Amino acid sequence: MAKNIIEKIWESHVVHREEGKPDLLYIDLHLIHEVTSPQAFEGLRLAGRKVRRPDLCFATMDHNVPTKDIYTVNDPIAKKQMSTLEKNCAEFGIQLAGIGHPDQGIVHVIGPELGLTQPGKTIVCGDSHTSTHGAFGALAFGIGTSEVEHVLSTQTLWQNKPKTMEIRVNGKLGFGVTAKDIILAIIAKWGVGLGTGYIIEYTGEAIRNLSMEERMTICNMSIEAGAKAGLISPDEKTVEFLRGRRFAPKEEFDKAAEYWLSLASDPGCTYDKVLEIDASEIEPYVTWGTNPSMGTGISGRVPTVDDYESETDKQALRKALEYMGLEEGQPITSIEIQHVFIGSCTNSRLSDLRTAAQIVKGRKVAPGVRAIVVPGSYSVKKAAEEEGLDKIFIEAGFEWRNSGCSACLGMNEDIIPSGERCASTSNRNFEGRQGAGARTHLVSPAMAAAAAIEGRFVDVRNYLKQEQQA
Ligand SMILES: CC(C)[C@H](C(=O)O)[C@@H](O)C(=O)O
Ligand code: SF4
Repeated sequence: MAKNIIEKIWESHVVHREEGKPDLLYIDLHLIHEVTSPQAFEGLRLAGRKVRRPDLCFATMDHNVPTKDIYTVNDPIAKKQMSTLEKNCAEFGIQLAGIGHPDQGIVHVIGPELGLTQPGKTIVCGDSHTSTHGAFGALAFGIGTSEVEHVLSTQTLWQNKPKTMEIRVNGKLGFGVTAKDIILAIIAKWGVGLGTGYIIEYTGEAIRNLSMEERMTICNMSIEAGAKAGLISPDEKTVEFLRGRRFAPKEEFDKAAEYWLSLASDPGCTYDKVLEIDASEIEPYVTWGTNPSMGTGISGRVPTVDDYESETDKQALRKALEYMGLEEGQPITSIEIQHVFIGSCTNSRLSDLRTAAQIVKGRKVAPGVRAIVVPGSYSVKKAAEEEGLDKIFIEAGFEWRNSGCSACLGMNEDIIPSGERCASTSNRNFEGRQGAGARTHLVSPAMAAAAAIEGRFVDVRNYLKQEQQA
């Protein structure tokens, strides 16, 4: 019988199944960071347990890292979480890419980079954006701290089997439109609850045409669509991305590649639900509200209460606009920003930085705008510097930082001040996400770069056109 990739991976990982109980799944890779692991290790210690498979764990530091001066951690909680992770990894024999380590970076950036992330694996991490790894055809999802403890001690996890959903992105993306715009458009179209209870497989011509880095951007935000996980069937691009990576199979590579490709959803397979969207209709997106579905194309406007039927929706709009300091019906291009953040596990990989650099090259950040670029990993930073991208950003007036989560969330020194507005390439825009009272607009790296230059949102396609004519 034709099967989809979600069923194939799930079924091959069930180690125990019993009527009326969740399945017990085997976990192939456990990624760890400093925020959600301390209590899990403490639980093990109290119970006198060991880590069952330290060789299947990999830890890094990302959320708390001060990206300006990585060795000066002023916040006592951050300091404690980081030193605790060091101590735990040493005690339990887990590889750690800590501060200053060449493998350090945002956990969802380094997994694929090191080749730890591979098709067919079950991957967990105490972090909701673990869905990012699904870009490789892995079943990857976030877990809570008590589950982190369970996986540490048993290398298994109890899970109810979610339903399966296909989101087919048909046709070709228009000029200057990116993966970030696809996922923002999907969430705007069907809402933040669209994936609740499901694992999503993204399919279709537009998805096939994306690079692996762009596919990660899509899968990353599956959680913002409410899904348990999101993935993309492996193809030749997946195989080529992994070839030669440190933790990818070596002599056995071709055999592994053959297996990986066999995991792709079979022609004629079915899903519990199918949604379709036409890529050619998608514009560069900007969110105007306080959840990722509150967004529109750059040529659009902030909605008015009359655009909504229900009183609840009207009320949600009023509340969002009050927090965001926006007027009903305001054109998106009239929104002025004071901050630009290019970074996060959604958009901080080398191709994201290249795209942004192409736009800022030879231009200057608008007066009154503070713009920062935070590479997703030490190795992205190094690669970008080898290409001279750092110089392009610095000359334009951007700050060039070390890798970490940075301004994606208010957990380190990169906080957006209350009432100020940030064009951000990250994935969450709820109240207070980038700092108390901060106003976040989610955009692609290209749109963020153009906003930095103009001090307001503009259609980046006009920039790119000028670029091509020049
Ligand atoms: C700190 C961590 C638990 C959290 C998550 O799970 O997503 C963070 O990464 C985030 O993006 O909000
Ligand atoms: S970059 Fe942001 S979304 Fe990603 S793991 Fe860090 S805090 Fe979470």
